[in-house]
Amino acid sequence: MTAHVPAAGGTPIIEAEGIGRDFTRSEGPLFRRRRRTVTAVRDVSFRVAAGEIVGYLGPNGAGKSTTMKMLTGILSPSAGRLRVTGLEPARQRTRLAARMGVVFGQRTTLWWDLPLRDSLALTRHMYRVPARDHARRLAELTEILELGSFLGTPVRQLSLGQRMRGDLTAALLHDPALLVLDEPTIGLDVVSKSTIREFLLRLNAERGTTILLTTHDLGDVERLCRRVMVIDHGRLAFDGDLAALRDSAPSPRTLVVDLAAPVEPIEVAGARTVRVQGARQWLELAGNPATVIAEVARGYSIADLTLQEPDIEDVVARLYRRERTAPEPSVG
Ligand SMILES: Nc1ncnc2c1ncn2[C@@H]1O[C@H](COP(=O)(O)OP(=O)(O)OP(=O)(O)O)[C@@H](O)[C@H]1O
Repeated sequence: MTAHVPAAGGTPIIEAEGIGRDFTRSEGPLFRRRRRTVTAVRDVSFRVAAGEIVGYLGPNGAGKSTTMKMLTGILSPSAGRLRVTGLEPARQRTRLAARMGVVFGQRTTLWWDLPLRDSLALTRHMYRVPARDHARRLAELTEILELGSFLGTPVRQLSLGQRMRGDLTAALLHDPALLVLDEPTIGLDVVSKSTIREFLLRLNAERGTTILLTTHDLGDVERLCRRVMVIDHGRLAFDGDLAALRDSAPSPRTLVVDLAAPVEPIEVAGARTVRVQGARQWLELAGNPATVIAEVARGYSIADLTLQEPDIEDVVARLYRRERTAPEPSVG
């Protein structure tokens, strides 16, 4: 990819100040229906600077899709102020589309019956990209994402991984400043996931493209996101880097002990044995690892030791559990 220098300083790519979104639902039996207001997103504030990769995480129903719909202009906020590349998404949706690429992992924007090549050609007219720029970008993306062997295949016959590469190309042919991805690796095999992740990192490094993604795949988070935002019950529960997320919802580290031979569960101060499998035991650490290791070494014959950091999955799950004590969506 040809190098792209992001504009220095200037406006953040995304500015959300106290944004919220309510929905009204009719509930109850037919003749006693009541209207109920559900707050899907409440008082969410954040900024995303040019060149960041940010993960937007949260359990089902937390408000991720609602936020994404506000960012892309499909929904307008019921409260607060939102600007994306300086534009007001719901009011300036067409102008915003020229600066933003959107990919939903569960849906395609490609024409199902057309060869991939024709679908990609049509995006040129949608975004009014000059023919030469379009041809150059298409050649670059075809090479990097290795689309060559299936450009002539109708989209309906593509594998999920091929289709995702096609969707990413369609979202990037107009060279947007911001790429918004909703579950970009959902359903993909390990190799396809890795291809997509490496491509996104390269896109960000070489073109400075800002990326905001929702995902339930913690591999995506660990590989891609320097910064994560966690939303729960419509509120922003955390915004910071991955290391800070680990600190904010501490999870114990685990000491994996390979013994010379199987023995009864190890008993030492500062640790709790949580699993035994043959000569291997897993100890959840409460105290200082060095002290625990010394204790274990004193009392047992050790073949090998490893210290496991808490899994990010574990950390996020703990954070959700903590936030679960937050108030339920308001009823109006
Ligand atoms: N059009 C709508 N009408 C009424 N309620 C809605 C509407 N869209 C979303 N909601 C409600 O708002 C809340 C947040 O939903 P949202 O789809 O934003 O969650 P999510 O974090 O994207 O979940 P998932 O991971 O399952 O996609 C939920 O309680 C949902 O039922």
